[in-house]
Amino acid sequence: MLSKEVQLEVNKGAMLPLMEEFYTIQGEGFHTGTAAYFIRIGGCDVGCHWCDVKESWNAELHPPTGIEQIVTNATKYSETVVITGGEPLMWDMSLLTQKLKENNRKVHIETSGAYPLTGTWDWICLSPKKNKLPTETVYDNAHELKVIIYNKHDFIFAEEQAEKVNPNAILFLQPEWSKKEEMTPLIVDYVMNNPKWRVSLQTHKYLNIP
Ligand SMILES: C[S@@+](CC[C@H](N)C(=O)[O-])C[C@H]1O[C@@H](n2cnc3c(N)ncnc32)[C@H](O)[C@@H]1O
Ligand SMILES: Nc1nc2[nH]cc(C(=O)O)c2c(=O)[nH]1
Ligand code: SF4
Ligand SMILES: [Mg+2]
Repeated sequence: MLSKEVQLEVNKGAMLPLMEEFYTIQGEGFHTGTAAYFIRIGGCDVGCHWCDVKESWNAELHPPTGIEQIVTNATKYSETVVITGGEPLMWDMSLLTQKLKENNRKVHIETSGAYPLTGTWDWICLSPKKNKLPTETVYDNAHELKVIIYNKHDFIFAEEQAEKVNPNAILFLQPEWSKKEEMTPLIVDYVMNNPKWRVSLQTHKYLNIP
């Protein structure tokens, strides 16, 4: 149990359950191959059975950390900061992103969109999930749509999501890691037949970096 004071700070987004931070190369999506400092915030209730960071789900396992400390660490490393999780939009992202912008960072988010959008973002990567569909605010503001392909039905889901996202969003299909041998060839064919889509791979996993 958090003390009342800490809980109040978390509620307003002045403290956040920090799981890990690391400087690496963005492995996925539009900004693949570019250096970025990742901040992983704990807590997610979406429950994707193939999630590659299940350790993030229980927010209580990750210590509430002041955003000043998070920003101080981040600004030592990189012009670009990626906020991920867990599901970062479970928390109020306004103060954290405001502070990062005051420090002249480019601020990106990786989100399922399952909660309403908070914060000021230079880039929003929406990766929608069937279990808990995105909110309108995230569909309307996403810069990229990155749909995970675990089975053939996911191509239908991807087209449904492309209908809902704003028309400027760049569209990506990314194989679920454990099914990549089976799904990557299907994605390649799909993109050649439907060139509004692009392929996204989890390149950091091939590079053996975080
Ligand atoms: C771990 S999630 C955290 C951010 C947010 N909860 C979300 O799902 O967008 C970061 C990205 O990894 C993707 N991802 C998670 N597990 C994956 C897996 N096994 N294979 C491929 N992509 C995966 C998610 O879809 C998302 O785009
Ligand atoms: N290198 C690297 N790129 C990533 N892009 C999105 C990631 C995430 O987990 O949100 C991720 C990650 O965990 N590592
Ligand atoms: S929404 Fe993101 S963090 Fe949550 S279970 Fe799904 S992939 Fe994992
Ligand atoms: Mg990851």
